[in-house]
Amino acid sequence: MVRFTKMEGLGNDYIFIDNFAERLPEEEFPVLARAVSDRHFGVGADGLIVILPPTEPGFDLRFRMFNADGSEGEMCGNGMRSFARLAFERGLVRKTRIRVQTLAGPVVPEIVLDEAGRVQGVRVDMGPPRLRSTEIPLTGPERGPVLAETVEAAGESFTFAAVSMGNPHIVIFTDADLDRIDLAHVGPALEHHPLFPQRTNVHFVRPEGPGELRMRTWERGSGITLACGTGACAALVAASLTGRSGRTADVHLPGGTLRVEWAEDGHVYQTGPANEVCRGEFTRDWRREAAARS
Ligand SMILES: N[C@H](CCC[C@H](N)C(=O)O)C(=O)O
Repeated sequence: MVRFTKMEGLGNDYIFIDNFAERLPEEEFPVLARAVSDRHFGVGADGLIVILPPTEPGFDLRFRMFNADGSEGEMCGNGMRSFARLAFERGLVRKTRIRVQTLAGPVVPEIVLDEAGRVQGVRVDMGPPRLRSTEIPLTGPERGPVLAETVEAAGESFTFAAVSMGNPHIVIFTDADLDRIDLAHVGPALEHHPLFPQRTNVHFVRPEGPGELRMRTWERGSGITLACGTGACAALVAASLTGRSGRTADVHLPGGTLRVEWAEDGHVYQTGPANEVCRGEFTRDWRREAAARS
């Protein structure tokens, strides 16, 4: 039995495990992520996020995130807002500015409280974007920033910008109606394209003014999601570098709107909601079932 809390940020929903309490061996997380994320045979979510003690000095907590297919993502922007709110409200930290150790490097969420001391939202310092081809990563000669490269996939040609927020993103700008894009078809073809040796998250973005972007996402390892925080940060950076937006924008995703700014300190900040959905106990015999499948 594993105790969990389900949280969502702009409809990007994750199952959270407090590993201070559950003390699960870390090698079990990919199998558990697949089991709990399944929307019919599990709890249902875009993935699993684990709250852990840091392994390096100077951090309050460590963050690990696993997609619905069990693959590990280096960072998760919507998930980090939920992570911070949960850690604060459960007393795992007693401050509103939290230094978190992640595979993408240090990330610093700040809880925003209202005058009654209730959590209004979370503003996250996501660190700097990475723009060299080797940092995304992309195959081929070291180059960058990659702002308008073309790739053939699903019988079509796509021109993309590539930005890493510690995890890989391609941003495809379009004036088309985003709802008419066959994401379920083109998404996986791009995610698994050999140009992306670590696969990639895929975003179609329609600029709607100097401070307005609209986007839809196919996530590496999770498929279509209602929002992608790191993706929204990547989209803002790409839009700013290509003159399609300023350095601050409201990014409109199917699950809601995220405020993103690429500040003068070179870091990207995203601000938005994070909400608890439910708490429960995962009682399925997931270890035996996984062993039987292998
Ligand atoms: N939903 C997450 C992104 C997860 C990215 C993950 N799919 C990956 O493998 O990088 C976010 O809000 O940033």
